[in-house]
Amino acid sequence: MTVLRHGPVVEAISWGSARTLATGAACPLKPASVPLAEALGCRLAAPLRALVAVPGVDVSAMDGYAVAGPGPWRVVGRVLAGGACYEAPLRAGEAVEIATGAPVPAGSESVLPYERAVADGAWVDGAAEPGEHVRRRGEDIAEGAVVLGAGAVVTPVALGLAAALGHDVLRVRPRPRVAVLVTGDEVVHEGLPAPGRVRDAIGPFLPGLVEWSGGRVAGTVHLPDGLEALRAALVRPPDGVAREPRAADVLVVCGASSKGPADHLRAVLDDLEAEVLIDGVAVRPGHPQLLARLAGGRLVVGLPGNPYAALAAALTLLAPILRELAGTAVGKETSALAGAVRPHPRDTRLVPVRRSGRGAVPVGHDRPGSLWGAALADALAVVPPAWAGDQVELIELPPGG
Ligand SMILES: Nc1nc2c(c(=O)[nH]1)N[C@H]1C(S)=C(S)[C@@H](COP(=O)(O)OP(=O)(O)OC[C@H]3O[C@@H](n4cnc5c(N)ncnc54)[C@H](O)[C@@H]3O)O[C@H]1N2
Ligand code: MOO
Repeated sequence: MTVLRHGPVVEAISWGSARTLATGAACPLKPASVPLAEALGCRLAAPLRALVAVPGVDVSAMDGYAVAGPGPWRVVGRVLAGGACYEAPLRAGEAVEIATGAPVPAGSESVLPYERAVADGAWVDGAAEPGEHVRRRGEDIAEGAVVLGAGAVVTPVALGLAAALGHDVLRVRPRPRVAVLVTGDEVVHEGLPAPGRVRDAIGPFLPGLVEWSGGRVAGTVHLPDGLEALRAALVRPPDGVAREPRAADVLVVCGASSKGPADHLRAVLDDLEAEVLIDGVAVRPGHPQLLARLAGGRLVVGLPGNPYAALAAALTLLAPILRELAGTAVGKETSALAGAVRPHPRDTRLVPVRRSGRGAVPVGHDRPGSLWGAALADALAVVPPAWAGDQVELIELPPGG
């Protein structure tokens, strides 16, 4: 519950200024070498080079016979993929039975596929074109070649390529780590909500949103209302969230951002002598959002407790911060609005929409306490104060939203 408490009136900054300030508050993280699986979605901090040639040696492109000279050929050996190589050079009139991908013996001129081979005991014959079906060393990728430049995003395919080229770790801008603190005595984490008991709807959407913005949730803890618990968690995020020094680059506090007796975030930040960069944004929903920097440099993002307001705030402050830290900034998208929207006289409105050929269609169901509209939508339309134009900015929602 939030009750009115009198205090100095702080002017909320505009939505656009809040985004600019949030982006400016984050410095891209230093490059790090991370295991392949952790590099997915990161940006390469150095060019990706081929540590080996592809293929590494001359190999067969077909199952059949590696042959030298004109046929018929006497079959002198057998090389299976992964099996021992045929070490002796192949002489004219000789053949080695060979599997696709297996190294061809030195002296091989071509590979005769099984389909074109006529085998007779120790002999084989058929029409083999010189050079056919042999993949020469470095034919696909030369050793040392730059295959992806610095700054390229590590896609699933890039991971496969990196593995093929012998990499176990990649030099990337690492994913910023986020520790989530969900506050509220009334907030429960399983089962049915009940009078005075509300299911946490923010903790479950943050990992996907954070991942999609280039970060990773290092851990989520649930805190009771109370100044001390919040203070302790901000000073030293609880075990499981932050054991290593760089375990959390950003702390996200859910709830506790408004003006009620249980809303301690400001008091705790004051107490910790944090630098409050943003205290309230002129946006609906999501007005009571907050950005601060702790003495050690960690950023704290305060999200309102109402779930749709929290989503709006996460997309306003958290997502741009994570993109900046990870170096994965995205371009601006604009669209016409295909439906009536009532602008607010002073605040920006974030309206859930679905993109269509006609423009962005408002989907409704956009009350601050409900994620229904946002779950139907694929973007939020940014409707400026007193807007009367045609085009609006769209901020994308994580796919599947
Ligand atoms: N006097 C004022 N009261 C309020 C103001 C204001 O400016 N002055 N702003 C209102 C707005 S706008 C919002 S949004 C909320 C934000 O409040 P808090 O961030 O302090 O959050 P709570 O008061 O704890 O909770 C608000 C609401 O959300 C529910 N909640 C909290 N956490 C969760 C969660 N993890 N998952 C789902 N729902 C959650 C909570 O039960 C309350 O119903 O303040 C207004 N009041
Ligand atoms: O931040 Mo609040 O109720 O505007 O949604």
